[in-house]
Amino acid sequence: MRTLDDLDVAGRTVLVRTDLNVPLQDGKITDDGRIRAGVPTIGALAERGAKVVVCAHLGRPKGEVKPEFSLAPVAARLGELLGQDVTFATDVVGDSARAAVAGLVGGQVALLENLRFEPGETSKDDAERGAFADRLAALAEIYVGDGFGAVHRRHASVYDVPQRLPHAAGYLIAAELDVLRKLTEDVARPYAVVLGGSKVSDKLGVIDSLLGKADRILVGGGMVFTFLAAQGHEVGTSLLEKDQLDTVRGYLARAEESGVEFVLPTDIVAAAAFAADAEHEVVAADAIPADRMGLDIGPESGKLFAARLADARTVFWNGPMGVFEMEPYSHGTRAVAQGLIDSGAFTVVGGGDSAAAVRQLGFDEHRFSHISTGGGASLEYLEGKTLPGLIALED
Ligand SMILES: Nc1ncnc2c1ncn2[C@@H]1O[C@H](COP(=O)(O)OP(=O)(O)OP(=O)(O)O)[C@@H](O)[C@H]1O
Ligand SMILES: O=C(O)[C@H](O)COP(=O)(O)O
Repeated sequence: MRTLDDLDVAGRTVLVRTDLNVPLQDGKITDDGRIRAGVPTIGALAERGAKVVVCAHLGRPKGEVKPEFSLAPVAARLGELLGQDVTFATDVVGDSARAAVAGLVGGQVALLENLRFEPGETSKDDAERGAFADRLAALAEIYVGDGFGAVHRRHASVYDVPQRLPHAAGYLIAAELDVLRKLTEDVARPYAVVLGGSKVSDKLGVIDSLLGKADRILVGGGMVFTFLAAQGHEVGTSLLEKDQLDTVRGYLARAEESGVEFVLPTDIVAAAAFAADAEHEVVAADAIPADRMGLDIGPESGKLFAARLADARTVFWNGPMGVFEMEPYSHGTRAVAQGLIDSGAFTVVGGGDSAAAVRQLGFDEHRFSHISTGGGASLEYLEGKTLPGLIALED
């Protein structure tokens, strides 16, 4: 894989795919970690005289223009971090984008509107995706892939565009791979993996391969309810992947056969609604009332998880233990973050919201060995899967 140091970029138009998928609340960025992580590559290209065209996605607007998913606030923050104006194009490959690119001189930066406003970006149809990739590639002469958090997506800007332009990997991708590679080689054991978050259908499958790699799998967050339901328990109105119950039963059985320890919460914070001020209480994990939703692991589980991390030598964590954005449901995530720190293990926290959670809950990032911008991307890398965004960057 070439890196951007191998490219001659002065005066040339360089399209950079970055992962700027940051959490927003009421239009305000609540954690700018992913923007900061993109700055070294964007800044270096600008410094070397490239006309830098940044592209990225935000959320899942599903091919429609939805103002609440606009990258406009991100353009402003990117400009502050770079210390220079960032021209914002109000479309992806239309008149505004073409004008923004045409107006750049060497050293200047533009950001295109959310790639996922275009149906071609995420289309499963190769021809539709390819047609959009043609239009995106036409904006630039060179492509730099730096959106590590999205390399597991076979999307036009990640997979198809680099096949149409001379390309290289940015500094973030190189740095992430340097650390994550260590988790695929000689891991110090016990190796514990903590899974949570809300992208349950996306991420349950990772357990299949983790059963052959990890010594312990701790499950919290929205992922836990499919496990509790698989064990025959009521989960109320909590997140549930009904069609995965048999798969999960299979995981539990295989874990028992192979000596991998599954750690599931013993208590849950169950709320009357998805709201910070909703009535809520701690209930036993096998006694969630039918009209309640589980929004955090309970205090006993927080202690249990920390105890099962205490003697680990390697820990990978993706997915908050609860809806940490709301204070009453943030305690499980806090307990696990503290558990990682206290373990003294080699600790990697991966994922947009997971990284945001540790920062927002006041933890010093430096107390973890690595904070990765990739959640699903890191998991798929650890699974040993072929990642479209990495394959496409190979020569
Ligand atoms: N019990 C729960 N019910 C509903 N949502 C939950 C629950 N527990 C955690 N969450 C939510 O999960 C979200 C994060 O999940 P997600 O899988 O996106 O993690 P991530 O670290 O951002 O990884 P990635 O980078 O792959 O997106 C948070 O916004 C949090 O509120
Ligand atoms: O948040 C992430 O993990 C990346 O930005 C990818 O987002 P996605 O899961 O919506 O593809």
